[in-house]
Amino acid sequence: MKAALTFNNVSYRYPDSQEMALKGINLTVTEGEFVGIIGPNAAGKSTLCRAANGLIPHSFSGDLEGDIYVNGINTKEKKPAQLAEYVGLVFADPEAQLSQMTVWEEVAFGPANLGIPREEIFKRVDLMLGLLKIEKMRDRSPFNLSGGEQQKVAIASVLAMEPRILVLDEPTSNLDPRGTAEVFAAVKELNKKQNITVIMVEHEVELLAEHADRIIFMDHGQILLDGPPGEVFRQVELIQKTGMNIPQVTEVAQILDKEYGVWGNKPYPVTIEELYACLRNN
Ligand SMILES: Nc1ncnc2c1ncn2[C@@H]1O[C@H](COP(=O)(O)OP(=O)(O)OP(=O)(O)O)[C@@H](O)[C@H]1O
Repeated sequence: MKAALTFNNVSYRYPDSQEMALKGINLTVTEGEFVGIIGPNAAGKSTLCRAANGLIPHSFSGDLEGDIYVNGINTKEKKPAQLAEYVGLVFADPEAQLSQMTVWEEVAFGPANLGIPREEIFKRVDLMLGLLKIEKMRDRSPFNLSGGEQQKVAIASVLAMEPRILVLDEPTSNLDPRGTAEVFAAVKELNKKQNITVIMVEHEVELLAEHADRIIFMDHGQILLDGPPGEVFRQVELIQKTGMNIPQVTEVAQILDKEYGVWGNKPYPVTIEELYACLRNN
């Protein structure tokens, strides 16, 4: 399977910083994967996102070692504006990403900057508004929308540049449960129906466990765990030691496992459906 994003032994230190923010990161994300990234504060999650779309090293100086490839292109060789055709980055604060008068203009802004012909821009904007289910808001000001709607506009704007990789850095941290559910549903659909590779930093572990194919757990600039949710969340002690939560279902599974040895070496369930299925078969 084709690699969408590769980190080859990547270490990075911000300018004027003593600490390395990333230490020896080796990572390959395959096309079409949905990867969730978790970890405590200062683990290096946002830094990893910035390195994935070329902001590091192009907009942040500092010391970068190793190489990052997006769609086979070394990020050192292209500016973030050019890399935006391959990888899109969405941040936590939806309002800070918006600048235009209407939702339509917001989504058209990126491709217009890339010099895409007018007809093609019209086609892309329609497609993206449809994909994110925000067609009805096309003439509204993006600043008068709910947080969840704004975040969907931000995602549509990034996708209008047709990247095959979407990196989201805590996209739901300013949203209420409904906005969070909307963003997760939209991202999941893009991943499953359009085969867009998703890398999502997220503290909502329950939702991440349910949607992601693979979870990466980072701490102190390193990847400590990397695997399917049921395997990564099995490492309850390691994750909880850093102050992080694991899905509640997984905590129940751990208690049952200690009492009755239900799971042996098998991955723990991470959703209620998985827990129910396991219990019914035992
Ligand atoms: N612009 C910057 N300049 C200098 N140091 C920075 C900068 N941004 C982050 N750092 C440092 O790099 C390390 C990793 O930070 P990063 O923001 O990547 O962590 P994070 O896992 O995203 O944390 P959080 O969950 O708190 O957002 C931290 O020690 C942080 O202080």
